Amino acid sequence: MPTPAAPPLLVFDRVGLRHPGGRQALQDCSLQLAPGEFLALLGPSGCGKSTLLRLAAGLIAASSGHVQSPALAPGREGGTAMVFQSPALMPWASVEANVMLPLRLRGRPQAEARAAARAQLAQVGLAGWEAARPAELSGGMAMRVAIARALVQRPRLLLMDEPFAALDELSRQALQAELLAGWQASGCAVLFVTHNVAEAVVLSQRVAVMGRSPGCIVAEHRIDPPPPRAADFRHSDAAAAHARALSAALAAAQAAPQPA
Ligand SMILES: Nc1ncnc2c1ncn2[C@@H]1O[C@H](COP(=O)(O)OP(=O)(O)OP(=O)(O)O)[C@@H](O)[C@H]1O
Repeated sequence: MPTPAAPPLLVFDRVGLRHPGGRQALQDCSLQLAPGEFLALLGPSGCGKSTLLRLAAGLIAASSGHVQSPALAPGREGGTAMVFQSPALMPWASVEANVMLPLRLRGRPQAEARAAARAQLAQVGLAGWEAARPAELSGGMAMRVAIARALVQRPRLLLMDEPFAALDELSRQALQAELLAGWQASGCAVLFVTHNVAEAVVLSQRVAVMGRSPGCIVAEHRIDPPPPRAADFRHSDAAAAHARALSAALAAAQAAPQPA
């Protein structure tokens, strides 16, 4: 007998969002994220990607429709962690103290939090940098610390808002590979916002394309083969074909008539 599919981790059901005193940012936005899935959210500037992420995090409430994440309810093991475009580290604290922070805020004992932070820093290639201050780090290293601070929480859902947008291409590619390794080791679901078609192809299992405005999901695209993929997948014919299909979907979303 086939195994029934696991219930989704996160559901957007015809979600609308009007910012207070502002315009309608999202309308009839429907999307589901499965446990452990890596989903990229791709769309033109201003289409509402960050707004959708803030709704997923529970930082703002929908004006219409529903955002549901029963498995992430307070009190359940493993919640939501978020990584922004800026690493947002505490400049006065060591790398280790930055990564320990979410565990200490939850009351985990100092020694336990330190051990978890050290293990997570080693996983992102920063063993030996525990005592450094953020000002001593490159942009890529600072982002690794931010990712370690998110993954150390053992989240079931990791929300990422263009985390690699400010990095040079080589650093970006290295961080992408490390994120994929961290995702596969942790088993968390990732909702990853990006403008970058190639990044969406390399990282994700599925891409949701957003149109504007107001923003909504206009296309969904599965990226085959499923992970883990060969190290040179980004240069493969399959990746190029996915990138062409996504670029066409983005262009169609941009060209769609805008409501008055
Ligand atoms: N707090 C706010 N108050 C009023 N309007 C807002 C607020 N935040 C976002 N908006 C508006 O909502 C729309 C969607 O913004 P959002 O930042 O979600 O888009 P985005 O797709 O993430 O953009 P970008 O790719 O440029 O970061 C935009 O028109 C923006 O100006």
